[in-house]
Amino acid sequence: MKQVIIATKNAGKAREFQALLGKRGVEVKSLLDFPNCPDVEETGNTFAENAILKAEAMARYFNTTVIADDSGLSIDALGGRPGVYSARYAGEEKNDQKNIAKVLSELEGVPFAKRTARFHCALAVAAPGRRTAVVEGTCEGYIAEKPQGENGFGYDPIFYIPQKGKTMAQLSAEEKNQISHRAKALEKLDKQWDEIINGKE
Ligand SMILES: O=P(O)(O)OP(=O)(O)OP(=O)(O)OC[C@H]1O[C@@H](n2cnc3c(O)ncnc32)[C@H](O)[C@@H]1O
Ligand SMILES: [Mg+2]
Repeated sequence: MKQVIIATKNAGKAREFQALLGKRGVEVKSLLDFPNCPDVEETGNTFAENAILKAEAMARYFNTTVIADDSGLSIDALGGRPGVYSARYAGEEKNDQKNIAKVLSELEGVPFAKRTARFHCALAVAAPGRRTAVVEGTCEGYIAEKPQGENGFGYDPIFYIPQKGKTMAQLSAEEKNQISHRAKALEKLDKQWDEIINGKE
């Protein structure tokens, strides 16, 4: 089976890539399969910059094609925060519960209609000796008043999708993978897929 490395240490993301790329006949390895690989500092100002940093560092490390995902939540009433700081919004430990609690407390008293937000995903494809490609995808919704649902990861329990009448964490994995920012970004790589895999050796 064709194989690709996704430069993430986030188990939730890795699971989604396994499902999304499995459908396309591609087997996914994540950095969780390589416990000794170095950490890459996310010093960029945009999702795209951070995705490029992670993908290029890992393409050099593995000397092969690597895809990285930098993603997060932008909330209009908070001027776009947590944005690129989504993972460490409540501190360096990257605690999903604390991040959610911080967002909910900052939005206290903000009415539903003004709680608009979007998930954003930037994917960078890097390979030794090739120009790095970037694609992006978004998913629109509202920040709920309280967490609901057990599926997904990160901010999913507070991300309400009006068309579904549910939070992202109340959707099944298959339902999330039809509408998510990650799915939308990946669709944009579909025309390049053969090239991505074949540029791998
Ligand atoms: O950098 P890697 O190793 O990939 O893992 P990470 O968890 O640090 O990932 P990011 O730097 O991209 O930060 C993404 C943040 O946004 C959140 N996030 C990203 N995609 C999400 C999704 O589909 N659902 C809910 N939260 C998401 C996630 O929980 C993190 O807090
Ligand atoms: Mg990260």
